Amino acid sequence: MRYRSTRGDLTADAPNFSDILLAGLAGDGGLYMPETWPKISPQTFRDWRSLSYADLTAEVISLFSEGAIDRDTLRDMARDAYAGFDHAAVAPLCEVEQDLFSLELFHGPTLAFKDMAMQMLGRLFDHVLTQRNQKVTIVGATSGDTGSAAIEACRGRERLSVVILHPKGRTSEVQRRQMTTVPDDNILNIAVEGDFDTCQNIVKALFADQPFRDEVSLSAVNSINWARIAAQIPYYVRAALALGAPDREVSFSVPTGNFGNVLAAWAARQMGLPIRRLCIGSNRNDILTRFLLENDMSVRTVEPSLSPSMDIQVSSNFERLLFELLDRNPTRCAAIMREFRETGRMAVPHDAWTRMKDVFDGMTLNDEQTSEAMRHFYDESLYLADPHTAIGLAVGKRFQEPGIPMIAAATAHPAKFPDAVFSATGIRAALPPHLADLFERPERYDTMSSQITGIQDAVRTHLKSH
Ligand SMILES: Cc1ncc(COP(=O)(O)O)c(C=O)c1O
Ligand SMILES: N[C@@H](CCOP(=O)(O)O)C(=O)O
Repeated sequence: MRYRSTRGDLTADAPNFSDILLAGLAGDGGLYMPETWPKISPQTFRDWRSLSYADLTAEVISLFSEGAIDRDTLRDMARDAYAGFDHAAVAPLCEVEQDLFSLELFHGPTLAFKDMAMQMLGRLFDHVLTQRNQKVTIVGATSGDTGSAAIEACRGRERLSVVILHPKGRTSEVQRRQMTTVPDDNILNIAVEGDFDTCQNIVKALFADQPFRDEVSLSAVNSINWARIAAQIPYYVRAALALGAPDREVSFSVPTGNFGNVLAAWAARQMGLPIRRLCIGSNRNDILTRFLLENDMSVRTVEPSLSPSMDIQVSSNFERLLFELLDRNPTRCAAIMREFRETGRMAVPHDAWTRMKDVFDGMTLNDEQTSEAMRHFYDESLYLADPHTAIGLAVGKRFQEPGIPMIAAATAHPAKFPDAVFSATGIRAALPPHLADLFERPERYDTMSSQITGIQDAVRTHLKSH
């Protein structure tokens, strides 16, 4: 399998899976995409029903890593990666209301769906870097969950230096402490004066600075890295198979911010999984639902909400879908993205917008509606949902169709957002034993402005320090 950028033609030296894992972002600023979509036959899907979650993950990723990492290696990694999850099914399904399912993706070490991919990514990095005898520096942006999942997956790994940028004061306290209390020397946390988009812009600016990129061997763990998306596809496959696919259609509802999670579901659909609808849930930072309803992709100021991990305006992975909707025309994709960067408004051609609406639905919940959703699912079904998950469930319920299972991605454990959950339901979710003393652990982080040169110096100093 070879990869290409959303902004450039397929080149003769097209990179493979290991290359794009380390590169993160394409040199032209575009995002890597597989050259073609692997297709999975209905019979293969049926055969996969009996596999464990880890073995299914190896099957799915091997379709993208062909020619770079073999299936047996992936199987060993996946078995190791998911052995530490606190549920035997890894990503269990829970029927909250009739035909409305919660796909629980928060049973990993940091209690959010990011662990599902990140636990694989840490091992993939180690494997490829050891093979190539290299080291890389990962700079990641987080609105709260990617950061701790990346830190947990990469801590103590000799070949990885990790710098995580989070928006100062805009994560929950549990989220911040999950990042800043990790003592390993290869980890640096920076609280940036700004919002998540500011942090994400810094990461993209660092990638655009080729000399700096080369100097520190820059890599990425955000969902701009295709390997993240690849490792998020298996849970959609697994959930759909459990509810009757490929012999029955299912729909998914996904609380959405950077558009990586729902893009993984869409990729599964491209590969042959019978997904009927993909429903996007937004909080008040609703650029994606505004786009779906009115073809209005215009950036507004990021507003804090009860679901801080989705406080995002620029959804990086939308570029991957746009590229497909433009029939993989990189010139048009690059031009639209350039205009978006310059004007804050994306002019998506009408036919591309219509094609997106053939598959996607979208709905926004403000904070009051999010609290109401948490209360509803607790009162009616005794299901304690965090604010992000509650948005997914509420949106799934809104778009349910008779006879079609609706599966909502439960993206975080309620204990990550204890105050929001308590004020909606009166229940205070407890942290699991391995995090029980989180509030007593010492924190360590720097606070910085968004000035690029300052961040670059901090990265250099961090590299020298370990
Ligand atoms: C708990 C939670 N829910 C939903 C999202 C949104 O997911 P995505 O950015 O992949 O759209 C995030 C952040 O990514 C998150 O951390
Ligand atoms: N919600 C995310 C934002 C980054 O998303 P990613 O999937 O691109 O890493 C977070 O919690 O950090």
